[in-house]
Amino acid sequence: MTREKLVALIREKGSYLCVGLDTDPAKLPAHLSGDADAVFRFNKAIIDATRAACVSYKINTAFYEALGTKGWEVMEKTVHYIGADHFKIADAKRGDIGNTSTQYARAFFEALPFDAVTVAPYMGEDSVRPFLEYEGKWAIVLGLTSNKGAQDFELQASGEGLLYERVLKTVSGWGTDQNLMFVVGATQADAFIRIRELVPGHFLLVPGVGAQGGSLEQVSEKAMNKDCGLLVNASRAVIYASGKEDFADAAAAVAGQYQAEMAAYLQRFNG
Ligand SMILES: O=c1ccn([C@@H]2O[C@H](COP(=O)(O)O)[C@@H](O)[C@H]2O)c(=O)[nH]1
Repeated sequence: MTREKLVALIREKGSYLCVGLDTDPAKLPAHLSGDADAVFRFNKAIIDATRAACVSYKINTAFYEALGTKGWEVMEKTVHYIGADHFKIADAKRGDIGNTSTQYARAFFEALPFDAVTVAPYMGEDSVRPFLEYEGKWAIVLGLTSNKGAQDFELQASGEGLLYERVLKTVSGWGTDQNLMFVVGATQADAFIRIRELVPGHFLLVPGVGAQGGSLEQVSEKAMNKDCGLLVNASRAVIYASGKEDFADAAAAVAGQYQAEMAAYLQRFNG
């Protein structure tokens, strides 16, 4: 999906919500049996219930890889079921020597119809570049993550600044704001102003609202740019809004609430 189409979707829906399909068979409502087919039935119901409120879905591949071959099949069925009108992210955190990253890019962009893959930048330019070579596809590179461990490396001094600042500066030179985004955790609100100084035009994928406690308002106020420039992810807060038979209605209600807040922030912070 091109940036132009993504921005148009955000404007049309008044939403920059990305629903995370981190589906764990152990957390399914009791009336769905906990096998891989049940995971697909659950995903389908969540997608049907939330598609009007969001512009994107993020599939964290770990939850599917953990189920073996069947899990990969469910992921494939799920990404096809989402369809062309949502921005589809494989949260796979890949990246390897160029020859191997090329195969990862083929896996997610050719064998599967994802629009974007999350990529770890630790191995440098040749590990990221293969994900940037597809028209209308995106690499979403880890910048400043939402977890406590961000302190271990990302927030440590490196040269004149912090390591994550160096990553944003360097990696932004490898692609453009049409094929490269960055992951920045909603829990890192203090860093958003600095991040926008470094990458004013890029989209940011922002996980960490909902279950991790990040503030949607703070993220929106500090990091929205003229094209919105944000995809804010919520996984558990939406998909497990109810653990009972009404799980899809409950997910629709939470997603709708996020959409309403986002529509207001688009007015307030983005004109
Ligand atoms: O810095 C990061 C990078 C990725 N994630 C992923 O986003 C979702 C968040 O799930 P919630 O249930 O909304 O907390 C999950 O897939 C993480 O692996 C992140 O949280 N932080």
